[in-house]
Amino acid sequence: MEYEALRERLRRTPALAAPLPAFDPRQAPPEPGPLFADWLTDALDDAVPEPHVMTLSTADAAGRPSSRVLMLRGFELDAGALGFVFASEAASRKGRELTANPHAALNWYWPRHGRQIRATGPVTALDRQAACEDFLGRSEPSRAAGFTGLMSAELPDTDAYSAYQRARAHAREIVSADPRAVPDGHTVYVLRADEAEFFQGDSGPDRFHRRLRYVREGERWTRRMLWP
Ligand SMILES: Cc1cc2nc3c(=O)[nH]c(=O)nc-3n(C[C@H](O)[C@H](O)[C@H](O)COP(=O)(O)O)c2cc1C
Repeated sequence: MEYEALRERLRRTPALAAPLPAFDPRQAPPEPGPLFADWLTDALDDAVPEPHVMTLSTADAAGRPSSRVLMLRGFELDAGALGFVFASEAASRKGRELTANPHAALNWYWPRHGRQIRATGPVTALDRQAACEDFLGRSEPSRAAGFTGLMSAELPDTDAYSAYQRARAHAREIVSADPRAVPDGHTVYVLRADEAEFFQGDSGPDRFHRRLRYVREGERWTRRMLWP
């Protein structure tokens, strides 16, 4: 009972409430890349908060899933392909899961536009040169963060905070002694979509949401609307 007021607030919190853009799937491009680029441009133009933050879902060898948010670092739209680039530590939970099961899903939700995009596909780790370019393009504090501890490993039970501070101080020394230093596990990944879906919410009384799914078959994309 103690949380009833909070549950009530939860039930009353609206979603897809704002005036939302129109989207006619019949006018959508034959491939998903240009539509992703259009929607991302709209999000940046309209100052949708952090549109480059996306949820990455991976699964371990037994199929048990896990999710976390990451930055979209770039995208590939060559020859009809649609690839999403992100960077992380290979020894992290997601890195280990991607080694065991190199298939993943990405998801974006841009509330101001009532838009959701999801993509699934195989994930490839790029070469060391890509990792170095990505890491060395970061600010010094961000590089020091990359050398602090080992992502997803447990901190010691006692004194966790000071262990963290010591590790950060050591990381700062590494980065200032060698500005070209790159952690061994820093890795750039690309998820090359074999499926991409675009959801446009409708805030009108009919809630006439639209879903358009693209599926890649060989070199071609097919697209179909889905019931919302
Ligand atoms: C806004 C935001 C952006 C993030 N961007 C990244 C990122 O680009 N790469 C990354 O490895 N972790 C990023 N993180 C941290 C991850 O969400 C996650 O905590 C970390 O990668 C460990 O995940 P794992 O244990 O599932 O491997 C970000 C977190 C937030 C809140």
